[in-house]
Amino acid sequence: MNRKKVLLGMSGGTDSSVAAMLLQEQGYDVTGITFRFYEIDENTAYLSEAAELAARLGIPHYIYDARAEFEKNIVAYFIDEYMSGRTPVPCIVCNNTFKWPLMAKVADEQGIRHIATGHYVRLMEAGGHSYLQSGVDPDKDQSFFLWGLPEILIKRMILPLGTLTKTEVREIARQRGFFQIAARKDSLGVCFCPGDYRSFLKKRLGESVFSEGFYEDESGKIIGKHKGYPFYTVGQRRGLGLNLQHPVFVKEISAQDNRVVIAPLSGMYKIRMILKSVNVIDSSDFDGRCAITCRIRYRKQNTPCRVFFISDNQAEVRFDEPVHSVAPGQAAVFYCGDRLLGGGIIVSAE
Ligand SMILES: Nc1ncnc2c1ncn2[C@@H]1O[C@H](COP(=O)(O)OP(=O)(O)OP(=O)(O)O)[C@@H](O)[C@H]1O
Repeated sequence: MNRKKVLLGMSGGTDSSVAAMLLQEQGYDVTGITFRFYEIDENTAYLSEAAELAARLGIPHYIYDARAEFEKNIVAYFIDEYMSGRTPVPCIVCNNTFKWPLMAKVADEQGIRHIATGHYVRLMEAGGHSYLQSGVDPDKDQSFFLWGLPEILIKRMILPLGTLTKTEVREIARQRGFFQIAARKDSLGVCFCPGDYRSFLKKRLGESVFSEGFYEDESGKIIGKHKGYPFYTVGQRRGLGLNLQHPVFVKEISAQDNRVVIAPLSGMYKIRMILKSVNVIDSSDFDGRCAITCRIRYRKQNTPCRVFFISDNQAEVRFDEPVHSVAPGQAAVFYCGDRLLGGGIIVSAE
């Protein structure tokens, strides 16, 4: 029998390692690839961990050095966004414009049709189209990060972990005798900047790039000093260093004049927003046949909304109820139930 070939992204972590085991058991002819994206403190342990597992499973494994491209496409974007007063979404940009397209390119070069990862996301068919669907583990669902993938790529995907919980994934590794893999820590946050992004910016650009400025309230009244606009994000409440009688949030950031506007929660709500870089699987999903919801942060709830396309890649979203802390630069992701319909990047909100 001709076994189906699949290229699997192997990060050395629990998830993609278990994905390798499952794909092999499901009869796929697996090839592993590990990208070198960014190495904190020159730590390359993940490369040998991925290679060791591949050897143990008897699958070919490649290492692809993508550090220069990652720096140019993802790290530079991340820094630019903060320096422009916006809040970036590096994992989304990486998955949609970098990691998955790169995997597809490598797969094409090797004559491999299918591409797999250890993402907690499912695949589904509806109305003649292929969609992604939330993973069954609500704590691990990663569909939010993949809204920018074209259907042509989705059709090539295999996602062995979408129907599993993290606990089950660890158990699968244990049952097969891979105890270290089962116990590996979850990766936290942005891979190249797992801690505070402010220290990252200072380290990259130098302290002198940032200058203090003023906090203003909604009427333009100065109410204190801030440390430089890139160190704040819309919706931020903690760490403002303001001693006011009531809680306040960052409402607006202006890179041009180093201004940070703050407001009480009541001033933070928005009802409409404009998106760019919009990608949807089937625009007729937005014609009224689905109850559309929108999520504007990974860990935030979905809000019912209507979506109006302005052009191929621009849209206006009208929320059914006001939503607070809508940050330019962040993603807005559309669902119909747990079916991922698409998304876009927030340009502005009112
Ligand atoms: N450096 C890399 N090289 C190849 N594939 C990668 C790499 N980093 C991540 N991936 C793929 O993307 C998937 C999602 O990555 P992410 O970092 O979000 O997840 P994770 O839950 O930490 O996964 P893992 O436990 O496998 O590290 C991984 O399961 C893996 O298949």
